[in-house]
Amino acid sequence: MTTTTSHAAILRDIARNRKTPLVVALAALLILRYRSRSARVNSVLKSKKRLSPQELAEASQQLYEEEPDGTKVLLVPFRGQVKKVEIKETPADFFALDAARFPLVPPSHKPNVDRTFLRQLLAIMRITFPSWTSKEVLLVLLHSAFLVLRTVLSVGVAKLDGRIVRDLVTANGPGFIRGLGLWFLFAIPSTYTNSMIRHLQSKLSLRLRTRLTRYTHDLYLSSAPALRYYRISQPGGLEGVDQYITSDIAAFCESLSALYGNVMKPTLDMFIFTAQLSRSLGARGTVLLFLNYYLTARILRAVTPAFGRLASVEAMLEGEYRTGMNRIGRESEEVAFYGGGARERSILWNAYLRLIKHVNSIFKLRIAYEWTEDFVIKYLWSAGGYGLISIPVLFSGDRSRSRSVGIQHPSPPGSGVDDAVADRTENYISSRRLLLSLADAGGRLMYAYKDVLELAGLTTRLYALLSTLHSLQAVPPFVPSEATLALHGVDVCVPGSGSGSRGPSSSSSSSGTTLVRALSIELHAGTGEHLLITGTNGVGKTAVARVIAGLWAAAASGAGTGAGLTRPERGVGGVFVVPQRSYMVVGSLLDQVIYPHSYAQFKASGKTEDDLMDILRAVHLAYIPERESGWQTRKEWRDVLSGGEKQRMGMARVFYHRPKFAVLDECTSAVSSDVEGSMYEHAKSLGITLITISLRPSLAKYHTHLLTLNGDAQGSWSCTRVGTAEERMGIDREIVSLEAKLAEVENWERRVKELNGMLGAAVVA
Ligand SMILES: Nc1ncnc2c1ncn2[C@@H]1O[C@H](COP(=O)(O)OP(=O)(O)OP(=O)(O)O)[C@@H](O)[C@H]1O
Repeated sequence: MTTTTSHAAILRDIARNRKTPLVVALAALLILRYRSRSARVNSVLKSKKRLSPQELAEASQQLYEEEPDGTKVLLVPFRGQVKKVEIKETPADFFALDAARFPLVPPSHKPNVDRTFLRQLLAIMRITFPSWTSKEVLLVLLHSAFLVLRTVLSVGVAKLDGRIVRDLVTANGPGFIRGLGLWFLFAIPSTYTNSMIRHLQSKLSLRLRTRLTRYTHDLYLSSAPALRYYRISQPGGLEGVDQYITSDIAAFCESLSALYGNVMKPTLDMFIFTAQLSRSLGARGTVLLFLNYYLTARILRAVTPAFGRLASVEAMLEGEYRTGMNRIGRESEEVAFYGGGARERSILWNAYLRLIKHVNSIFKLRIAYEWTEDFVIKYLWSAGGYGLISIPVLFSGDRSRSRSVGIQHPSPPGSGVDDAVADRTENYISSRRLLLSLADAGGRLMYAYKDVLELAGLTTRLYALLSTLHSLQAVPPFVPSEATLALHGVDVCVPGSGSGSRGPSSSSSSSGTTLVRALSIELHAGTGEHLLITGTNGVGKTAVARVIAGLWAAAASGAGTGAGLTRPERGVGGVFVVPQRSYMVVGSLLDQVIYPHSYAQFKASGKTEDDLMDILRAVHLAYIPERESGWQTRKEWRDVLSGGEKQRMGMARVFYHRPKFAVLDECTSAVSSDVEGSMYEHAKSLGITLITISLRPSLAKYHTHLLTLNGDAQGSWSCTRVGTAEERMGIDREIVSLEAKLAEVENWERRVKELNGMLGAAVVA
């Protein structure tokens, strides 16, 4: 009877004080809804037919579909099917408005838990939680509901524990069996709650990562004029951006989502367990408990190392090591030709050792910290707990009662002493369990402080990436023109790191070395004008191409008005630049020709594979599709194609896009002269105006103007007319005939000698 009442009392108590049924019902509803939804998703996935490898390859090639409103639907192959992910275009002014939230922080700032950290975290959290109704907020709420539920269940379990031991002490068999039944009943929601908490935490971390990654990608891969992916790698920018965008974002999101659980759950536990305990401990005990918390916090704070800075340095060293590894992968052939394996190994080993030494030093610092933490929280707190529990027992004034603590022999029911012992035992077991849970919660909360410090380190790194990206300034705009490309009084300068700013914002300033001064050229599309830029190595030829492409600023020379760059837009029908180093994109053979177009844009352009074949014929690569088993073949083209083939592919792109102006930066240096000549002739026949950068004088015949950069301290230059096509051809013919005549010189000299010999013989005779 007593036991039945006590079980009912537990449930009543829990129900009255904690609204458990409400919470349990709510949680059950959420669980059921979640389970039925995942079951529905699974059944839909199973019911959908798996696509054939051919169809999947088609989807990989297609990449995305474009909706009429500009929204892109990404086609992601997943488990034998194609999942559609809608990507809304980021509004043009979005990042401009967001930049105000990311002012640059001085590089001297050390990560710590302070106002700067809070401000940075808040700025980043506005990206990860864009609105109160976003899915991320709902996930946090669901996560919180399960955290509360777990605490409520823990209190229930602690009380039940006490009741079960009480039944044992009083030898109450039926009550003990009922208690065990309830114990298993509690086990079901408790274990489920634990796994749900872990699941929701991982899910939240993944969603935060997706938000941040999408934001960073949009910002980083911004098109002209921002070109942040280019500017950030310039002097004064950030090194190892790949580490920031891949590892650091993932680590930050994991840390943030874990921290929420690690702080929220123990805090809640501390409140609820303290409230529960204070009932049996009384006012004096509760005050002592809080004193204990305060002292613990002070001790641990004193022994906590600067985990934030350590985490930030670790991420940086990790990035350096990763960049080194990437470099070997990217340039393995060059290293292999030089036989530089041993040298590269020592460079990499150096980077790795620096990382490992740092991680080791963190481990060492952790030993002292964790030792103190374990000692204080596990042993000191437990000893304190015993002391607190003993206060009401030992100092209640009733010594006879206190001596009777322990397992007693069963007494006749209704015996007052037996009931008192059972009560004390129950109280002791419940309180002890609560105290252990409290020690555990305290430990986790103290440990969470270390996590906060580490989060501060990761926040500093992520904030550095975002604020640097936001601070990069685009070059001043050019004057748009349909058919003219001109530079008027432009100084071509190497971007220096401007004063007062950490980012390479000085792309727009002329604080660096001036390579060419007051450069003026003007070309008109469709008039047959073509420019050859020449000069010795390092004189600034590519720099001129960078200015034309909008990578470097077209700084006005002096105070001249009207100075600057005039040109059409980049791309189809505008300006197209083929760089010195060949670039092969990841994807199919077809993707190599149409780059930077996507497959969808290729389809929309109305061109066909036959057209592409004609283009490959023009660059003497017609054999490639057959050799590589078709247009859809996907390979590491950088390694498959030879240097000359890669350069011809660059020219194929020019013929595919048919720009008005093509800037060709030594992009045919590895191509044989005959093929080079035919490609130039083909480009001209398509009406493309050529701006060629080359050291080969033989290319002069395809151009009308010659710009020579002198490479002197004054940055002087000269531009001369090469002559009309007929004149140039005439000169060419003359050169050929003179060369042929020169080749005959030896024969003539021999003949002269023969004749002299014959004459000499005749005279003697
Ligand atoms: N980002 C940079 N930072 C500092 N200096 C740079 C940068 N880019 C180029 N330079 C310097 O500017 C000068 C001109 O470079 P550019 O690439 O234009 O030479 P180039 O005339 O094309 O030479 P080459 O014929 O060898 O290709 C070089 O001395 C180079 O070192």
